[in-house]
Amino acid sequence: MDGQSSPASSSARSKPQYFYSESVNLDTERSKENVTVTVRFRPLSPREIRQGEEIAWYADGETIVRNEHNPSIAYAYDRVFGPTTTTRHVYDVAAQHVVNGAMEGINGTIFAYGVTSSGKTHTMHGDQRSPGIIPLAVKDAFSIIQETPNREFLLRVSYLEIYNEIVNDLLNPAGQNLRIREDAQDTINYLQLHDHL
Ligand SMILES: Nc1ncnc2c1ncn2[C@@H]1O[C@H](COP(=O)(O)OP(=O)(O)OP(=O)(O)O)[C@@H](O)[C@H]1O
Repeated sequence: MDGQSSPASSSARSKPQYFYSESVNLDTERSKENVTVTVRFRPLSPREIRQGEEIAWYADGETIVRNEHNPSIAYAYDRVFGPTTTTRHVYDVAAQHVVNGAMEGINGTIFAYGVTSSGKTHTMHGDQRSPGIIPLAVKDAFSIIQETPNREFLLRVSYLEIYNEIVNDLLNPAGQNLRIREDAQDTINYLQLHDHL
């Protein structure tokens, strides 16, 4: 996720996932990828409009981010959502299949990345009017459990904050500054927070 003033691809630190080229069939290439990168633009806030901020990057179609001032500078992603897209739509297109996969036993991660105020909380948490990816995923997980009475499910939930390299458990006030260790028994080496388990 990212704000329109600073798409992930424009930062000097994070290289673009794919540089757009008319001659390459990116759809075919991307379908083989296990990791997909999606960009969501948020609209300018009223304060940004008052301050005369301008949009520097925009969504050109469903996969391209293009520079407003120099349209020949463009980056391609797996999916790009413009500022009028709803969180529900972002979820349906970019996240729901990960939830469905997880319910079938395929590990998956959905995470939001972006500069401050780019819309991570809005997208992941949301509010009553526009629930985010997390509540939508939990709702789907419970629906799938309900629709599959012949299988037993174990659902575990952690809610963690990583801030300035410090990991805190948001569900357990005692679980602050947790250490992260690798679980050697897990073949895919997932990171587990042992301190509170
Ligand atoms: N798609 C959107 N449509 C409308 N408003 C949005 C959208 N995305 C974000 N906003 C608004 O922009 C502001 C900043 O968004 P948000 O708090 O989600 O950013 P953040 O990335 O979580 O920031 P931080 O890293 O500082 O916590 C909020 O007021 C939020 O309501």
